[in-house]
Amino acid sequence: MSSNNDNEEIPIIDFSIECSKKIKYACEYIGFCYLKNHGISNEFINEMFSIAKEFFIGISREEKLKYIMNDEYFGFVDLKQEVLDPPHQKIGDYKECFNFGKFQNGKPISQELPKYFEEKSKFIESFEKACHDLCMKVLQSLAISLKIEDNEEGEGKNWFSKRHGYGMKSGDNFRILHYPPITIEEGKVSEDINYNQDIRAGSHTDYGSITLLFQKEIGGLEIQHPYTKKWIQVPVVPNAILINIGDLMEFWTKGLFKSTKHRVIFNKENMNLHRYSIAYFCHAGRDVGLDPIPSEFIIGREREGEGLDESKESKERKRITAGEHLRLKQENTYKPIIINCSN
Ligand SMILES: O=C(O)CCC(=O)C(=O)O
Ligand SMILES: [Fe+2]
Repeated sequence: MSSNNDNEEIPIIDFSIECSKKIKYACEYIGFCYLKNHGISNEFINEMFSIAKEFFIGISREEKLKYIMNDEYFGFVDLKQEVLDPPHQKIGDYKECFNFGKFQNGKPISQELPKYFEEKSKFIESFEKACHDLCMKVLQSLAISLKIEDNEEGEGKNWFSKRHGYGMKSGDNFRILHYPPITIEEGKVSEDINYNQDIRAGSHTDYGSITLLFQKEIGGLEIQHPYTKKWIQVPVVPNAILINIGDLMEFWTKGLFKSTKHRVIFNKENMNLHRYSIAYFCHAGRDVGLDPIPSEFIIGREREGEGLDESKESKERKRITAGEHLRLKQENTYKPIIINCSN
């Protein structure tokens, strides 16, 4: 039977058995892997997808715009916003999304919830917690694979998880996404789309430590292979969660782990279809530093990777914290949106 993963470059890893070496290899080689037997049930995930669909389809744009992204970068992001696709090319992202940020006692800390979500907020909070718990397990597995040394506080395998406490002030973000269809009539795209320039999601790396990505049925995600630089497809693998490395992990490992560029494209098979996805971005506490981790694999290693060269900018970056890195990336990506919002 087909594995549903035709390129086979992104490994599918069984998380119910010891797999830290396999995850480490995937993080070094490609920065992405699929986890199966991850402990989050299908029913739970499907329920979250249903809530997302109902929100995007059932609620008017006018209502959604009342909750537009605030200056903490949480809230609703409308279709076709201009974002800066590094190196600073303006593109129109053909997606809408809602950023919940972090929850506490059934409410997001940083922004108001649309009415539609109010009665569902306990469920959404429990989904977010399940994502955070899974991230902690993955981070432990990564710490074990990197043989992070025990210090006086006995950190060792908890080195990462201690820096990602749920209660910490951080950039943790839970996001639901909707990519509406575009249709082609008489050889022309019917929507207001510049086919050569617009994309479903422009290429980017994730800003946090690790990301969980839930895809369902409709593909379109692509990653840029860190070594060959070729764009390769990331098919939907049923019952598996996609995990990817973000910038913070690349900093801590001096580029051993790859914060791989990815994007979501229109293609013939998916452009007529609605695509939904769910992402959980796990970030370290805002004050956590980005110095290399105490690991035999990292100490003495030359820095490598995009943005990790010895240029002036990256020398400065080496000294910054998780919070400062996040702010820098958000400002560069979303400046045009914030400017639009204040008009
Ligand atoms: O929707 C997807 O599959 C990817 C979304 C993504 O990469 C992001 O929101 O950072
Ligand atoms: Fe992403």
